[in-house]
Amino acid sequence: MDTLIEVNSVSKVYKLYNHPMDRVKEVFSKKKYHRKFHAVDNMSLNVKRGETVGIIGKNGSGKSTLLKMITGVLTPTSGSIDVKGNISALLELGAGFNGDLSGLENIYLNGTLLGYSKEYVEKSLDAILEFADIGEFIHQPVKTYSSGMFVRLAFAIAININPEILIVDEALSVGDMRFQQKCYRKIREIKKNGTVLFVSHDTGVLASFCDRIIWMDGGRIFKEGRPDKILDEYQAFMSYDIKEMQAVTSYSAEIDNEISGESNSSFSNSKAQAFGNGDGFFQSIRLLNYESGHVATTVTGGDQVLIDFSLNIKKDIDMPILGFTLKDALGSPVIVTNSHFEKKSLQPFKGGQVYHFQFSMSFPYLRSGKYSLDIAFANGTYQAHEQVQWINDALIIVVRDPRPYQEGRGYLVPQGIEINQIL
Ligand SMILES: Nc1ncnc2c1ncn2[C@@H]1O[C@H](COP(=O)(O)OP(=O)(O)OP(=O)(O)O)[C@@H](O)[C@H]1O
Repeated sequence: MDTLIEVNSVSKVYKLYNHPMDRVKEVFSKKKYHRKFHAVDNMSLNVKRGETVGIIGKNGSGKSTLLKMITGVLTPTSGSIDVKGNISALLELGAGFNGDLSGLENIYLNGTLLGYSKEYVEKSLDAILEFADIGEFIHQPVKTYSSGMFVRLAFAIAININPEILIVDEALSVGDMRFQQKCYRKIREIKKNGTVLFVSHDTGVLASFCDRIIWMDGGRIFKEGRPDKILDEYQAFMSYDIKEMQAVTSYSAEIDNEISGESNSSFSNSKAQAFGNGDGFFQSIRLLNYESGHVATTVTGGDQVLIDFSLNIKKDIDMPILGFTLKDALGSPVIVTNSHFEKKSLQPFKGGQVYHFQFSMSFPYLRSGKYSLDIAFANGTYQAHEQVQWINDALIIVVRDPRPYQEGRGYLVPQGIEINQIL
């Protein structure tokens, strides 16, 4: 596979001044009035054809700066960037639009700004108009557009020009759901022959789209790898700051032993990663077949199952909330629930006690494969709580689907369907 984007030891350094006058003072004196700030700090990255790479990171971690350097909007302070193929970027939506011109005129203007000839834009025009689907508004000045219409047009241009490299920075979140779905389908098409770089804070979207996730922090690559792994860690990280996260990682070793020691479930995952405030922990977690009471080795849609777990409480927990998330192989949630959603209020837990609980449910109809279960308990209200313990991938669950279902994640089984022949 050929490499379409090559980023070699790239940095973007800004000079920061405490006062605007300092910049002027510096020109006239030998004294330095600035300090250097690395928005992107010595980053290297290769993206191959056919790859979709997601970039995550907290605000200010350097994501947009990196993308702007890849698209050529910003020049690196040092290092080099080699891009093979035409780029279409949705960085600042409609950045190239002229408000006084009509949508149609802007299509040509934008196409030219993206480096395409008038003839090329003409060939893509029907596809762009159909995709944008803003009807007669295409003849109106874009300054009269609603933000949704703006997004539709900008996206329609960027996507239908058939770029080899598509760069999307958060822009998609603006459009309505049907339009988003349409964009995702098109992005999947582009992905077949090209490369997509995706910046988003929506981990669900990243999980279902990306082959690889790059997690940026302080202008550098903090972590990189498979979406399921990195996104789980990122979500845990975003709930806590780095200091706590580190404390928690060393704490998790202890928890792993607790889990694998207690449980005879073949699903117990010794690589589970946990975090929390230490006021209590899961002592055992098993998936049981409701009828037999035995550990379920594989499950099928419609099976009655129990998520059976015990909690070892260290300190009083006044307002416990229990919850779990079932995720597919890419880390996208399939079921998310907790005692708050299920309208079950729990009695306070006393420190020094062990509590035993079961979630009982009919297992959903999912495609065959491996799924994982995050489990958690917290103290507080749904809106304001502290995580006592959250375990990522506490159980790995193997699903066998007897139906030859090919597409999507799974299906809902309709209730009460009858088949009646009328004639
Ligand atoms: N022109 C500039 N001068 C000085 N600092 C800048 C400039 N542009 C960006 N920065 C700083 O560089 C850092 C990285 O910014 P960047 O916009 O790339 O972050 P980001 O990860 O895209 O953030 P967000 O998620 O909020 O969009 C930030 O601290 C920002 O304040």
